[in-house]
Amino acid sequence: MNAVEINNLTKIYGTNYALRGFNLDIEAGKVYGLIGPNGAGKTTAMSIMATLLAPDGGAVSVAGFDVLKEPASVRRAIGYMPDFFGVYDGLKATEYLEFYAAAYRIPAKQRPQLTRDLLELVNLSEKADCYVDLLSRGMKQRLAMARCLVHDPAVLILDEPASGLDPRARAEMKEVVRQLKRMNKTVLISSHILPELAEMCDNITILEQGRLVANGTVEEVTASRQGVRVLKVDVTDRLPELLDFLHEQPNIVNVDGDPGWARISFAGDKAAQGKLLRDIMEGGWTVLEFAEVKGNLEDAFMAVTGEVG
Ligand SMILES: Nc1ncnc2c1ncn2[C@@H]1O[C@H](COP(=O)(O)OP(=O)(O)OP(=O)(O)O)[C@@H](O)[C@H]1O
Repeated sequence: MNAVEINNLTKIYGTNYALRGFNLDIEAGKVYGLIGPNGAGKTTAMSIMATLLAPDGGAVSVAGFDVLKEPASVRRAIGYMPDFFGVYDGLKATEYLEFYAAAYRIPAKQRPQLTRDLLELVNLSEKADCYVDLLSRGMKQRLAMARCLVHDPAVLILDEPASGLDPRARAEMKEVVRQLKRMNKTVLISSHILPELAEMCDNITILEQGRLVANGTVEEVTASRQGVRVLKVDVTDRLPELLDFLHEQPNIVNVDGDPGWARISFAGDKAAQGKLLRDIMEGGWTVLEFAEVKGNLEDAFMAVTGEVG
């Protein structure tokens, strides 16, 4: 069964298409990663799923309920964590969760135990009496996840829950997501931190300019590069000129520069690859390394998104 079904979803701001015919089915009980560059439409898609924004075309159902026709049922079925955390002056962690439990009409006598369970789930039991505004960013993010769970929703929609977190806080966040999966929740999680998503997601969806450009397991998305290989070129000097030169060459899907070396998404065959190396050397660059980079999710992302537009 699909927990979420998105069909031909379109959202237009003025003349700008934030989503243009986006399709995605999310299987119940799975963790889905939604990846895309800034402005791809991730937040827009998640806001529509959360019934906070109306689509301009297409249909979305969550837990079998239509977001336009049955928004109250959708809201009961989802926990939505936006990409910002509000200000809660003078509220302790426990009070914060009890407040939301009351908002969801959880009976008063059940709230203390529920709050304790949720704080334990997100590993914040020790912070129960701390003021929310004094918690670290990572702790606030985990508290926000606990808040999403007060009404025991089947589907969690988490918009960039790991943004701005240090590696340790990200690891703790990942552990909470794993725990949600063990609880058989369906999770949709957006992020720019690609390798991290690869570890915790059953499925990766890449969104670019409001369209789905890749969807499947990490392996499938990596393989869907359709003959696009990632090459690393390390040169002694004149890297900016090399990047300009590469942009002009055939079979180049995308070029990306790091200090000292270039990364190329290359669609040509081995002979074309050999010619490219020769042309670089004939252009006067001293090449220290010219090699294919083993595919990973980040490379797939660079290659796939480079093909659009
Ligand atoms: N309220 C709005 N009014 C006008 N344009 C908007 C509005 N919200 C989003 N957009 C535009 O819609 C497009 C998609 O934005 P969205 O925030 O959904 O992308 P995103 O993938 O979440 O980006 P980011 O990773 O930067 O958060 C962008 O071009 C953005 O400028």
